[in-house]
Amino acid sequence: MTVTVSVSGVDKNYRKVRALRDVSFDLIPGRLSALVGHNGAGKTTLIKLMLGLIRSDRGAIRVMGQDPAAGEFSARRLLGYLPENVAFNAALTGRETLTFYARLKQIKPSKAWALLDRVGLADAADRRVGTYSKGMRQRLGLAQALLGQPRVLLLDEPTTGLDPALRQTFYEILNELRDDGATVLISSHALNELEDRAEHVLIMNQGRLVAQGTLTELRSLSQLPIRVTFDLAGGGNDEAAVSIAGEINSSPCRRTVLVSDEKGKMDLLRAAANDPRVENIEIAAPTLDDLYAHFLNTQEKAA
Ligand SMILES: Nc1ncnc2c1ncn2[C@@H]1O[C@H](COP(=O)(O)OP(=O)(O)OP(=O)(O)O)[C@@H](O)[C@H]1O
Repeated sequence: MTVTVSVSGVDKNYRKVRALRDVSFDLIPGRLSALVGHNGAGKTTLIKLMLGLIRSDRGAIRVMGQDPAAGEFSARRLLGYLPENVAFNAALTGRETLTFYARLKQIKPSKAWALLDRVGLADAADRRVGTYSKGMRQRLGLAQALLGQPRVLLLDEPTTGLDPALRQTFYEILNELRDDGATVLISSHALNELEDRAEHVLIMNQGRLVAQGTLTELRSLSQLPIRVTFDLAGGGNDEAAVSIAGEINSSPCRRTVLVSDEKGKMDLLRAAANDPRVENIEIAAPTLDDLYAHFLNTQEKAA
């Protein structure tokens, strides 16, 4: 498996603040990873390290095989970055802004302009950025991050303040890049938004990486139960349909059962499939919110 970004045993202190402690993970191409954590968990510090803007105190970071803090970091051209707070010169137009960033990246400006269309800013390209809405500025920020077809895209809180439609467009663009083999890392607090979108989740707390994996892996690691609810026909009776240990909430027509794993869930569903009284089944696996709370609690109890 190719690794595009590797973070290994990294510590970072800002004087007395221990911003990162022994953080290790890999990012791979064609995958959208989410970096989640409370304020101050260390997410931005990690992104700054990957960009080579700051140096770690311990451990190693490699981006496309190179050390981003080294003077000769030619892989920087393959990196795209959207900062948490995008600040552009209000007096420039969208096109002029992108031209400025294209020159910094040594890209022919006319090649960059197609990006304005890609992020839906073609009609506003020649308006001053000062007249842009927050969503339009974010789009321009994304266009800037996409300059030069980056192979690694680092996005810090990219969808904060975007309306649902814009957010959808934003993720569509990211998915295209991901499908094209880019490595995408999104730092965010918006867990519900990332739930169906991130293939890989990194959970940070107080400078430590407390868990990482796919949602399925995190569910399995957490051992949080899966909630299965049955709607039963005709009032039900004491000879409960699918009566299984772990039932937590019963009414004549509705029964909820907690199962500890996928196997338990499948056993239950097979039993239910043969029970004529079962009219409907709802399955609720632990959400990313549940998992996040679980891993944070577990770490804080252990500390
Ligand atoms: N330049 C700095 N000087 C001193 N402390 C800093 C500096 N930058 C970050 N910190 C501290 O390091 C810790 C991690 O900060 P960081 O910005 O990486 O967190 P974050 O997870 O990105 O937070 P947020 O979600 O609020 O953006 C925090 O305690 C923060 O106060």
